[in-house]
Amino acid sequence: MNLLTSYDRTRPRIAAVGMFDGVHAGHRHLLDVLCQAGDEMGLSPTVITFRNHPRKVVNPGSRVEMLSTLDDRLEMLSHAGIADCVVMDFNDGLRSMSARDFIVMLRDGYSVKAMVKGFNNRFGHERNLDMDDYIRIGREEGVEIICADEYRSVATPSVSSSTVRKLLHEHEVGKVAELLGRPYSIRGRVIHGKKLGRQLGFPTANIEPIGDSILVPGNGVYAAFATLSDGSRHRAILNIGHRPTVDGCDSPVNIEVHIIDYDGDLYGTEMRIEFMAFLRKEMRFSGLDELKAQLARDVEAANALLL
Ligand SMILES: Cc1cc2nc3c(=O)[nH]c(=O)nc-3n(C[C@H](O)[C@H](O)[C@H](O)COP(=O)(O)O)c2cc1C
Ligand SMILES: Nc1ncnc2c1ncn2[C@@H]1O[C@H](COP(=O)(O)OP(=O)(O)O)[C@@H](O)[C@H]1O
Repeated sequence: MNLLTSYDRTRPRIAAVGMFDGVHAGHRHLLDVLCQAGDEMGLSPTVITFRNHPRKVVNPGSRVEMLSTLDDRLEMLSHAGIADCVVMDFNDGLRSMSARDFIVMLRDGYSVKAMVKGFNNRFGHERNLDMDDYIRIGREEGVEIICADEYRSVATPSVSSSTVRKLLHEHEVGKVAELLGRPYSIRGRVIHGKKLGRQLGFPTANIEPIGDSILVPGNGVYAAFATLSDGSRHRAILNIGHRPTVDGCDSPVNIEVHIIDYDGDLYGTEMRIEFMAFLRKEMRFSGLDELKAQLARDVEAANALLL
């Protein structure tokens, strides 16, 4: 996929606009419609997306937890068949544009001949435009507007990034995998911890998440896959929490991964962690032996789940 910073101005395009955070099944449905329409019309499927979340600009105090970094989003969009991507900074200028000005900007700036609009997708500062308005404005400006219907399946009646965020806070990583079409994952860098893990017989790589405001699932213990910087993928158990047995309850949240049947120096490296199943809540043990015994049971549980 090409990032359209300098681009072929003459290449005719069909575009979809949106944040596409997490590139979930609903997004991919829209992208399928985009690619198919592009095929039929001889237009290059192009996504117009934003570096920063529009909600943060519209509502500056709000904190939006992201399901994907920009790099991950672009990679997933490319896998979904998108030829080119335009990444815009969502700023006050863009925010104050009318739908007509936005369509004209895409037409004149990027040779956009047609657009695919999701059933609930809106652009432009107007609050009250309906699908017919977009189609009419598009027609008046020489841009065909195609409406994509809502993605629905029996297993996942309604798919949205906010539903995925809520489920992740509720430890529902299995349901999330259905909505995303893949397990939820984050990337992180291995930092130094208290060096207690190795003494326990369970070395744990302490993870600092990579990505601005990336969502960390609800506290607790998970079965996971860890993909290391050399590309190898390992079974793992993972804790997100305050470690009440070794730290105070008000200590900051730690993310720690014990990779099963692995020995090696990981400090400073990056890994991707896929959340496969929720195992249990974090507990306060009366001593390190009890914690050790529980970790051994966690490994057993993870081994049974991660086939
Ligand atoms: C899978 C897993 C589960 C854990 N569960 C708990 C827990 O229930 N309670 C707790 O206090 N600490 C828990 N821990 C955190 C350990 O106390 C911590 O990893 C250990 O003290 C090593 O810390 P260090 O990496 O800073 O050396 C867990 C760690 C892992 C990897
Ligand atoms: N199986 C393993 N899982 C996780 N980390 C491992 C493993 N084997 C070795 N390591 C290394 O050991 C470190 C964790 O050991 P630990 O004693 O818990 O130290 P720290 O408190 O600094 O995390 C990891 O950062 C990694 O470099």
